[in-house]
Amino acid sequence: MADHGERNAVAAPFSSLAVRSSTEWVADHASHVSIDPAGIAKVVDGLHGDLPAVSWDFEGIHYFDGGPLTAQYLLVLDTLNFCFWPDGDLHYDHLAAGLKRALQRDNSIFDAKSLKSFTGIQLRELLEWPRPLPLQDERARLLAEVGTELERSFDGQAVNLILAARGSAVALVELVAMHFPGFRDHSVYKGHQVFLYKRAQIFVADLWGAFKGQGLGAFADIAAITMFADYIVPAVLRQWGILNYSPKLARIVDNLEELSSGTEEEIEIRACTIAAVEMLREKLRSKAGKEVLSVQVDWWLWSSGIGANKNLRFHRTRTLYY
Ligand SMILES: Nc1nc2c(c(CN[C@H]3C=C[C@H](O)[C@@H]3O)cn2[C@@H]2O[C@H](COP(=O)(O)O)[C@@H](O)[C@H]2O)c(=O)[nH]1
Repeated sequence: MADHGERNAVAAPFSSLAVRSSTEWVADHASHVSIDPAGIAKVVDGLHGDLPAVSWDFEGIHYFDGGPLTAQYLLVLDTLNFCFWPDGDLHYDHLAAGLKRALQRDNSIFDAKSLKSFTGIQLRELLEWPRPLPLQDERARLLAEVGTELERSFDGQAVNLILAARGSAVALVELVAMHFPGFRDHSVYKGHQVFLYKRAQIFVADLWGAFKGQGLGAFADIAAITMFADYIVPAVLRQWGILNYSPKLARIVDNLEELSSGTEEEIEIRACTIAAVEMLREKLRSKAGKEVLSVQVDWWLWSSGIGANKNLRFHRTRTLYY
């Protein structure tokens, strides 16, 4: 693994640095989604004092024991952290809490060799979900991919993957994207490759949040991580007047119609969300006169979206990336 101190000028192949530049390019060429700087200014002006601090595990739903098993849990969690919406009752907290209960029942359940043999039905039973999970068999396939590669390259342990990044968030995103194809969240937009890397980046942020920036969560370059392009935050930004959709796209989203993965509209929603949050972060930083992390802005926006916000209209894409 090249020493990242010698990183060449061009972003490394899987670099999360390419997330910012490639999503900015989309925002500059978008035709279905636009970012409203006046909307950003209004939100920033409406904030009195610091950004509301959202603690990582504010709902107390995650497994945490301060050691390698927590790293294994978080890698499994973020391998499965996508596409809950087809089942209106299923949400992220069911996944986080379900995996925690399973680990408390059997602390070897997420060993690499057991990850390799999960079936979709076994995953559903493990989470005690009353019906098939959305994309259930894909979820099992992704677990097998992680188990196989952990065994082949990291002696079966997520902690070895994390240690290989030597305290760099960017290096860990690159390692995750390099070793696990299911995390390689990218698209081709008007002939340009666009990197979103939602689950690879949220894995780093979850480590940083769970371990409070210490030990396995210590990342000197955590500021390099962008927000996580999911389906809740875009809807919050649109509700707050920061993102605007074309009439055609607005009709699709407001009528709860599905939007296919890889369409210009889907890529523009995700890329403009990342670009808008970077602009919002910049405004917050200059107003506060101190560093503001995209991760912190993300958790604030996301927790604002999942609350009692029942009229939140998010886009519906059937995908394993977010
Ligand atoms: N941008 C962003 N997206 C996030 C999260 C999280 C959870 N993060 C934990 C870490 C810190 C927080 O305090 C949380 O405890 C899940 N998601 C995404 O949302 C969607 C699920 O929505 P719903 O169906 O309503 O549960 C789905 O795409 C899921 O991948 C986040 O933080 N940021």
